[in-house]
Amino acid sequence: MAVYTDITEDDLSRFLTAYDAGTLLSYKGIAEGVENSNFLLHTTKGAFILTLYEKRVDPNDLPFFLGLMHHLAERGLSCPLPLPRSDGALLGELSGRPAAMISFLEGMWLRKPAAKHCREVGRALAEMHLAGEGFELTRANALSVGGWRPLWEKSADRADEVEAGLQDEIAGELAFLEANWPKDLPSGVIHADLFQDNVFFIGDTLSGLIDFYFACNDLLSYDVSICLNAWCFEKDGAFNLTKGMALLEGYESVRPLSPEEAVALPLLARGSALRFFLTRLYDWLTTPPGALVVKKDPLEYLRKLRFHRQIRNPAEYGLSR
Ligand SMILES: Nc1ncnc2c1ncn2[C@@H]1O[C@H](COP(=O)(O)OP(=O)(O)O)[C@@H](O)[C@H]1O
Ligand SMILES: N[C@@H](CCOP(=O)(O)O)C(=O)O
Repeated sequence: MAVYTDITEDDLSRFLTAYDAGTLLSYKGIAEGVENSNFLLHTTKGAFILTLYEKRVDPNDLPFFLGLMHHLAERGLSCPLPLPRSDGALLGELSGRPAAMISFLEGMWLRKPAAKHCREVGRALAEMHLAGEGFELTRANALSVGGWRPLWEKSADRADEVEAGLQDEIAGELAFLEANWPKDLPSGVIHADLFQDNVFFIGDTLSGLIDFYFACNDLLSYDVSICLNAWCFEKDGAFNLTKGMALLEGYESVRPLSPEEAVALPLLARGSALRFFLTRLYDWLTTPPGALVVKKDPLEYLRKLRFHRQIRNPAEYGLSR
């Protein structure tokens, strides 16, 4: 249950008067999600999502996130649309937090995706990358290689509580990635968090992408590596080559990877595994007992990081050439 900030019915009804969203019939906190407080609203005009933005979202970034969703939807991508307030603003305040009303997207996320779903995700990711061209705002990726050391330093002293030897292993990994991180690859607007719970399907048809709150400008192939990690490993930790092949084929059916991007994939996948390991490790060590959030296992991403260390050729991910 990711609800960090609760809301009262009176405050919510007052908040809704600034929108053309009808009057409140019911509302409830949404169990899923990690970063923000999300509520499902039913009003006389339908269903909506209310998001209260929490600690990891900088309010100054919200115009980028909300504007990007509008930009992508205008270019045909199926993603939520922020509702404008009567004064045209997309952002309000509720219970002391920045808050936005978002259109409700039909569909559900897949707990056990198959290769065919990975193919659709690859295609949708590439379509998002192309649709992001021309978006006038920019946002640096606070969680790319330049952000990993400050994040690591918040947890390093306690890392060995999670697994013995972790402090030395991650310090070495971080130094290697900082020294070898690719620079001159194609970049653009990336989602940066396209995990299974952020992609909706209706049956076997992909119905939309949500949760653009890590979106930023970075290497497009880095976003591909995030999806390889999020979609192509089985629960036992094994990499599923069939899923990798499908995801990459789906992506390349819309936007082929350059030879340089293909060669960089193992390094990018190590980096994106480290990124999610670091945020999960921090949350694992600092989320107070009883917090209404599901903590995600950092060791899942440590295992993925170790897997990518021994990859020498992108063909081992199923990339065909
Ligand atoms: N536009 C939407 N339409 C339908 N459900 C949504 C929408 N946005 C969020 N949700 C629901 O809320 C959950 C948490 O949203 P998400 O954006 O992933 O959380 P966070 O803001 O913490 O990143 C999602 O898993 C989904 O169930
Ligand atoms: N996807 C990240 C956590 C962020 O979750 P979100 O629900 O806020 O998008 C992970 O799995 O570590």
